[in-house]
Amino acid sequence: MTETIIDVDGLRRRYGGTDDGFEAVRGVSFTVHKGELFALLGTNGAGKTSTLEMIEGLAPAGAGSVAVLGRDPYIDRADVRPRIGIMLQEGGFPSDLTVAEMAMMWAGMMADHRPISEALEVVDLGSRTDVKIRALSGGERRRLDLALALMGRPDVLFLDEPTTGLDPQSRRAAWELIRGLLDDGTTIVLTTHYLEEAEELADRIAIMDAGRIVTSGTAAEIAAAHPARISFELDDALLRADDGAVSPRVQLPPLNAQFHTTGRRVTVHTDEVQQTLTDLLGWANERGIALTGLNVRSGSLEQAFLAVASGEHREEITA
Ligand SMILES: Nc1ncnc2c1ncn2[C@@H]1O[C@H](COP(=O)(O)OP(=O)(O)OP(=O)(O)O)[C@@H](O)[C@H]1O
Repeated sequence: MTETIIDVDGLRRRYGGTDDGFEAVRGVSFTVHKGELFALLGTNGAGKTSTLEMIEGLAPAGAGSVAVLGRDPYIDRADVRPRIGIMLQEGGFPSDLTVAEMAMMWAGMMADHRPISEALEVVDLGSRTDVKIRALSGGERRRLDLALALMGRPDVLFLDEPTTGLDPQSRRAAWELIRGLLDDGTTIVLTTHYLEEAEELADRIAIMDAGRIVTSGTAAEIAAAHPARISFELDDALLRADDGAVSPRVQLPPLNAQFHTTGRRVTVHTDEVQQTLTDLLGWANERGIALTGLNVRSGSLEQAFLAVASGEHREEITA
């Protein structure tokens, strides 16, 4: 069994008073194992940062428990802090300092740290040491944030939207860097708004909404829980317009699936993609019907995310 590095159980956090306040985190539980990358996804305001801050020891847990490396990150801060690295959404460093000055100042606060040149090399800033922070590009600033988070050779790294604002090439370079850290055994918790980033990097993913984890698992598990989508267009002769709304003139096969029509395009959602496709093609072939623009998409992380974001599950919770 792999070592558990982070254990979060029934975590809650409220801003403001009991009566007039707002509960941003409402009972979040998950574990992260050694060397794993765990991605926390969610809509804006879902509670990701509020959750991360409790795990990072920056805020106390309102209720529930959190253990990082077997300790309470808030109460045992002095023990836990040197072993974790935090890359915040906004580093907010003094813009008059050079890259090297900033790195030296940061390292000066640590009992043990990497050589400064090594930390800057890892993020490919070795040639930018004398440049003032204000003159760095957005991507370079994010890399400096990462170099500082890595300075103490952390066992656990928290990356809060590490590639926001980066161009696709810089984003991929950051992914390579993160993969290298995972190969070295670092355990990583990542928040991101880029689903592709989570798919590329995460061993496991949790999707949050309104303070709760709504779904979790590997990207493939989360996607598989969503129906596949088959879509095609019907010829005008097979469509009728009633009061401006277009619907098929033909009886579509009883595929044990849900149909939706938007204009000429018919979309079928199904959990049994192979059987549904076989039925549909058989039906079309028998009648000589052309299924124009036939498209099959299996369930995706994006669909799962959009389903969470739509808030359907909130009714189930309150019901
Ligand atoms: N200091 C605060 N006081 C009051 N409410 C807050 C405070 N910080 C956050 N919130 C609220 O708590 C909720 C969760 O915020 P949080 O920043 O944790 O979400 P998030 O998932 O990280 O969002 P984003 O993706 O936009 O960064 C939001 O409704 C936010 O407005």
